[in-house]
Amino acid sequence: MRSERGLLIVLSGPSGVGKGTVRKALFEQEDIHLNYSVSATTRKPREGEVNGVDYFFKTREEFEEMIQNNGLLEWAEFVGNYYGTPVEYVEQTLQQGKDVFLEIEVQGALQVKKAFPEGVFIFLAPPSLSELKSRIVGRGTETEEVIQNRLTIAKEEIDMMDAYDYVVENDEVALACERIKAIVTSEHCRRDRVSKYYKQMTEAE
Ligand SMILES: Nc1ncnc2c1ncn2[C@@H]1O[C@H](COP(=O)(O)OP(=O)(O)OP(=O)(O)O)[C@@H](O)[C@H]1O
Ligand SMILES: Nc1nc2c(ncn2[C@@H]2O[C@H](COP(=O)(O)O)[C@@H](O)[C@H]2O)c(=O)[nH]1
Repeated sequence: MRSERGLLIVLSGPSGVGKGTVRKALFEQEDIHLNYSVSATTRKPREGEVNGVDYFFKTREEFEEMIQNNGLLEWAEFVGNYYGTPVEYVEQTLQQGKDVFLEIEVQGALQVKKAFPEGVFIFLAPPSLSELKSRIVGRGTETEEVIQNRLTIAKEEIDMMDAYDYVVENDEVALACERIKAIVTSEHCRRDRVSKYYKQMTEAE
């Protein structure tokens, strides 16, 4: 028996740890069905990024309007740009009993935890800080200054690891995917058991 609302799964962790890479690998697997919540941002698109697929690219004015209209479940300013989760997609999809997957930074994840304590919060951790640096440098998308800023924030974010339900190391993409799949499967089982038990109790009244 499945609980009626879908699961909200939040993958978070420092810039460059591999959240996007792991998420893409996870979404290619056939035995797990998650719905990705596309974020809004004021960051300029990187080469190859598509509006509406990777992000909804917005001006600062447009983004601030979304904030004013309560259109965002959470939002944060990260290294000079706004990032936020459009609330409508998340609510509608969960309501349809489907799982929603957010890939967001730590300030935003903590806001979601307040609004949705029943969500599943996963911190993706790097094998080491030097590996994190070599990944973000190796990606080749950021200037030296932005890399330094992101690495400074990364240390603060790693200190927040304790606030999450799970910590998954991203040593190898395939292994990190398997770990996340195991978490999602076990969370479904746990919730189904609780929901079944609750129904039995209330029907017996
Ligand atoms: N397990 C891994 N081993 C080695 N390299 C990896 C691994 N996972 C990701 N990478 C590489 O690290 C770089 C950063 O990955 P990615 O862009 O997915 O990180 P991210 O956490 O989504 O970053 P951001 O938060 O800045 O968007 C990429 O070049 C990617 O190919
Ligand atoms: N709080 C939020 N953070 C988000 C959201 N979408 C993405 N992000 C995170 O921002 C940083 C930088 O992203 P980049 O694409 O510029 O490298 C990274 O940690 C993303 O996960 C969001 O909606 N809210």
